[in-house]
Formats: sequence, C-alpha cells, structure tokens
Amino acid sequence: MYVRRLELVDFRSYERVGVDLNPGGNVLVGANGVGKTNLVEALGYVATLSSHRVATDAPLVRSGADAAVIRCAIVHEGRELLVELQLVPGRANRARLGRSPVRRPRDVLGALRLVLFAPEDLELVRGDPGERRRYLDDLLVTRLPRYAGVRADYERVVKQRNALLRTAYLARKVGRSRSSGSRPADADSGAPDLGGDLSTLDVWDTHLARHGAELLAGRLELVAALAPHVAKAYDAVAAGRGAAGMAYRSSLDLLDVAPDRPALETALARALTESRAAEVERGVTLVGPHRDDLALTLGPLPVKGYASHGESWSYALALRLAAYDLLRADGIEPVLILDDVFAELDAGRRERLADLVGGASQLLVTCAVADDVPRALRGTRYEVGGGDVRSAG
Ligand SMILES: Nc1ncnc2c1ncn2[C@@H]1O[C@H](COP(=O)(O)OP(=O)(O)OP(=O)(O)O)[C@@H](O)[C@H]1O
Repeated sequence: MYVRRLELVDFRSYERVGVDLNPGGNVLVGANGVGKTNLVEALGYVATLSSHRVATDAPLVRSGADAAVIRCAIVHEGRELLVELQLVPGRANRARLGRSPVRRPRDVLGALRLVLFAPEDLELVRGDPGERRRYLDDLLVTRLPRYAGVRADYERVVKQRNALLRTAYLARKVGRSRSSGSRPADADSGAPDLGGDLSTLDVWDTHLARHGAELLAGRLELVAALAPHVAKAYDAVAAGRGAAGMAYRSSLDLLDVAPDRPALETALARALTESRAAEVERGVTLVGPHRDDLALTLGPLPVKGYASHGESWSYALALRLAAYDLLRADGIEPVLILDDVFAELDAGRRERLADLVGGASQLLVTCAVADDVPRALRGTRYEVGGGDVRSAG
C-alpha cells in the first residue's frame, strides 16, 4: 500500500497544497516550523481519524478558516482509492470514499494502513495509561476496522454511566435524596444507601459489560500477538541491550478468566457489581477497559520511572516498529512515517533503523537536515517551505 497523492485545503499552516508521493523512500526536508509534520499529521488523521499531536480538531483547521479538507489517493494491489475528509470543528466530520459520501466518517478507517512514529511517542512509555490505551486501540482499529464501532459504543456507555453516577453523587452530596423524605429503595435490605436516582444503573452495567468485554477481548488478543514483535524490535533497535516485555494490566482480576468474550463479559459484570458501592461513593466508573494499562518492562524493571531517555526513546520506537511488523504479518504492507526521528538517534541506531525499515513499501521521513537520514532511505527528496512542497528529485 502507498499514498500516491496528498492534497490539503486549510489544514494547519497550509491554505492549499498538493504533493505527489512515490512508493519507497520519500524525504521531506525543511527548516523548523515550515510544515513538515503538518503533512504527515494529515495522513495520520486519515488512518485514525485523530491527530497524534492534539486531542481536538480545532488546531487542525487553518487559523481564520472554517473547515479543513484532507484528500488522498491510496494505491493498494494496483487499485487506487480516493479518501476525502472534511473537518469542521464543533460539528461531525464528513467523509467520502471513492467519489461517494459515506454515512459515518469511521467508514473510511482501514482504507489507509499507516504507522507513524514521532517524538510525541515518548509519551507512550512515559505518559499516562491513556496514551498506551490509545496506542492499542488505534492499532486494533487499523487491523480490524469494526473495532471503531466497538470502541465508540464502549466510550459512549462509560460517558453516560459516569454522568449518571456523577449526578447521583452530587445529589447525595447536597443531601437531596434525604431531604425529599423518601426512603432509600434498599433500606430494608441492609445494602448501603447509594442516594440519587440510580434506577437505570443496572441497564448501563449490562451495556458496559457487553461492549467492554468485546473491547477487552480484542485488546488481549492484540497484546498476545504484539508482545513478541515488541521484544524483537527493541532487541534490534537497542542491539541486544535489554529484554523488552509487554503485558496487559486490567482493572479486573483476570486470573482464571478465559480471554474470550462471554467469560470476560461475566467477569466484568461481576466486577461492576462488586465495585458498585465504591463507584457510587466516588461518582465514577472504576472498572473496565477505560481504566486499564499496558505494563512495559525492560528486564525486571518497569520502563516508566526507570528507563533512561535513550532506552525510553528506543522502547517507543520498538512499539511503533512492532505495530508495523504485525500489520505486515497480516498481509498488507502499511505506510511507515518517521517524523523527525533521526536527529534523536546516534549513528549506530540510525543505521540499525535504516536496516529495519529499508524494505517498506512506502516510507515518509521528515527532517530538518537531510544528512541525518541514512543514505539507504533517502529516495525522493521534497523541499518543504513557503506553504508549499516541491519535489527535488
Ligand atoms: N491551525 C493552524 N493555522 C495556521 N498555522 C498553523 C496551525 N497549526 C500549526 N500552524 C503552524 O504550523 C507550523 C508548524 O508546522 P510543523 O509542526 O509541521 O513544523 P515542522 O516543519 O514539522 O517543524 P519542526 O522541524 O520544528 O518539527 C507552525 O509555524 C505553526 O504556527
């Protein structure tokens, strides 16, 4: 798979730009701040419907413009597919696949399989669990686009369940449930007085257990497939200095639970029942995949809080290379993007990385100094600057 052309209208710093890309190596060169990352961010957005740099769409729309458009032509197995996205902050995005509009933007997921490695990825190992969950879920959706719906359903249920718990929590706090003079529903049962109107909580528990189990099963399967690739990629990047381990850390006790959907649904439903009092007490959902994490280790030690800067950087790179290897093993070569990576690496690591990614069906590299990129990866060179991109051969 490769991107043959990218066009942007009012995206980030670009009023209007178009660039023809090649299979194999493409190196985007330009001074700091000229818009190199903006180009690859747009491609990342087509692949995941999110930016690797910001959580909302507003910064992606050129300052002063109302909407941004990303258009790209993707070639896979000799056929070309056009994808177009229109981003309007505060409103639902619109998308076209081929020449036709699609019902939901997420219907374009899977059209572009892409792995992007950028300096922000240091947060994968140093940042909050949310960064690692996003890494997993984005990869899950790239491999199996139907998980976009599972993820959206789960997030909606957690949001609504949290809103219910929060309202009840606040009602209890101001003593509304007591001052109304009504007897708590379970006053005779000896159960704790939970306060507020939680009558629909059981229904939300059922939804949460169902969608949560599906997401959890997907993640567990993914981590089992991915972990050997992470170990291998770290070994290659760091030249054998340290064994990288990865394990899924769930907010439920998964010991003795089979990693299949029905068993996980039962376990999640049970965990919700057990944590009901604590959740009502705190006004938030305490168990489920939205509370989970990936445990990343180097030898016997956790990476977070222990690994050096260089080790953390290599680990983050290994996570992306592992994703790339796994997608390749599925049978479709993804596009690989290395954004501003080589300036961070010493000569040995640069060459090792070049060996690892040299055979990519399409590689996009951004850099401020072309000499930082190993010769083997240079391919076509593009000069980025003045709001434009020019092929320099
Ligand atoms: N919504 C926006 N509207 C207008 N300009 C924007 C917008 N978002 C970002 N920019 C501009 O884009 C530029 C940054 O572009 P980008 O991050 O692609 O730079 P870069 O070439 O990758 O730089 P570096 O080499 O420093 O990483 C900044 O000058 C920033 O002001």
